[in-house]
Amino acid sequence: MAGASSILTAAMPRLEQPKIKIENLRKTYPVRNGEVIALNDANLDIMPNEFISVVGPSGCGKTTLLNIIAGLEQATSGKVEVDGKIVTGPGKDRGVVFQQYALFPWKTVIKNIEFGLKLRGYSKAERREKAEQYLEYVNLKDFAHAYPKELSGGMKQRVAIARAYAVQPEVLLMDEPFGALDAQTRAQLQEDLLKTWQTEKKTCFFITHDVEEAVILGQRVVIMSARPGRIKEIIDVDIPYPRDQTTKMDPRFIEIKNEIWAKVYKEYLEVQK
Ligand SMILES: Nc1ncnc2c1ncn2[C@@H]1O[C@H](COP(=O)(O)OP(=O)(O)OP(=O)(O)O)[C@@H](O)[C@H]1O
Repeated sequence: MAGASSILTAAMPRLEQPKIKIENLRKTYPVRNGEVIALNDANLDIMPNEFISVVGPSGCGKTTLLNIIAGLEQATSGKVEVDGKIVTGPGKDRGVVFQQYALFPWKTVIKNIEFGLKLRGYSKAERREKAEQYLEYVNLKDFAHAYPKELSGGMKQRVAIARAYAVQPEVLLMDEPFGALDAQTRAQLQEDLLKTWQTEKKTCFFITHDVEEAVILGQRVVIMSARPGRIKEIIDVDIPYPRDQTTKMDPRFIEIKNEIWAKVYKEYLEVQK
């Protein structure tokens, strides 16, 4: 049962400018006996406030693509534009959450969150207020003055998420952010992310190995092919929002999940050859 909004999206021509435009992107890395082609001719338009999930076998270039959008790596050829401007480096319009939390071990939880706000010029009082607000959002207010080493892996990742959300970037780039979390925390953070995406009108690019997660979150799921990474196929997830854990029981959800799973598995088998 397709949602009304997704039927409209599929039927109407897209007049808006893409938020992110990925054009003929290629990335090679020099290695001892030649080069590795991490990405080959990747093309994708991501619309404002769109939620894109990205799946594909290990090593197919997902992180490379995210890093180039983030401005953390340079493409070998091709380009990425955000709001029509070519990306040449990181920018405050784009926030990144990695699988490994990348917190400063010498700073307390609240100082870790305040750090990004400081870089963006917020006053001391504003930094504290925002940091507290987002710590509450990830249910870690009681740990504001703890150090990362005193937290579990899941808690550290929640701090990293709060840090990225607190600066309120228009684009959220997330590289398996929930991969290391227990199932309950993961489900909770998926629902929180969907709420944040809808209320704050963010554009999300979300990499995951978990096809179920890709489908519960994304409006479209990008399937990347085995190395050299290309965008192999894009599947529309025609299931209306709001979605929550019960959506996972929906027959249409299960159908889409199985279809994507089979395609990703095929790519995985290619890697094994
Ligand atoms: N700095 C580097 N030097 C050489 N090769 C690299 C470098 N970074 C990535 N690669 C290679 O580029 C390819 C794509 O890597 P990438 O990390 O983007 O894949 P991925 O799809 O994110 O993998 P995973 O799902 O395992 O995280 C891989 O073959 C990887 O070995």
